[in-house]
Amino acid sequence: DFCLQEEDTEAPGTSSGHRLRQVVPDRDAWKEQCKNLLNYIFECEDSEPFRQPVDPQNYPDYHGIIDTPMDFGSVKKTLGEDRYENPIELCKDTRLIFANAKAYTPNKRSKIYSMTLRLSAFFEEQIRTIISEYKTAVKSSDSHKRAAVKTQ
Ligand SMILES: O=C(Nc1ccc(F)cc1F)N1CCN(C(=O)c2ccco2)CC1
Repeated sequence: DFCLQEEDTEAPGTSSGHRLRQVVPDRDAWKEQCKNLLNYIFECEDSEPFRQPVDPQNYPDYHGIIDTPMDFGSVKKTLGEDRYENPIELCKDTRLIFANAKAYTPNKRSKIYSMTLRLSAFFEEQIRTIISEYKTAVKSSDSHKRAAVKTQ
């Protein structure tokens, strides 16, 4: 239990000598981690067709086939505006990008669709840890809250 994570009122390294630096699970760490992941994805050439919404002028049938368009620019904007409560919500929107490409592609060997396969593999590898650490942080902050209530 992280009962030691109580904010120590004294400055660290006070007269009582060295204070142990506790590693405290940070339930907001996922935001920066996802921002960094999205920035990396934006650097990948594979993300180029998925950085902005599809222009119906170029693909007139797109919005007839795809009910909920999604792109990395929109995900980045939603994150930046603090409109995701947790990384699971961001993961759902990102998976929608890949699902839409799979639904729209005329065949599984299309160039644009094949770009999502590499991107998706990389994204899933990275988001797994972000979500796992987030769930751990939430659990420990909940248990910490329960502990605090008991003492009242
Ligand atoms: O037009 C875009 N993106 C885009 C958006 C804004 C731009 F300025 C430039 C773009 F290239 N597409 C991505 C989604 N898309 C497919 O998933 C797909 C699967 C198979 C064949 O296409 C259709 C094409």
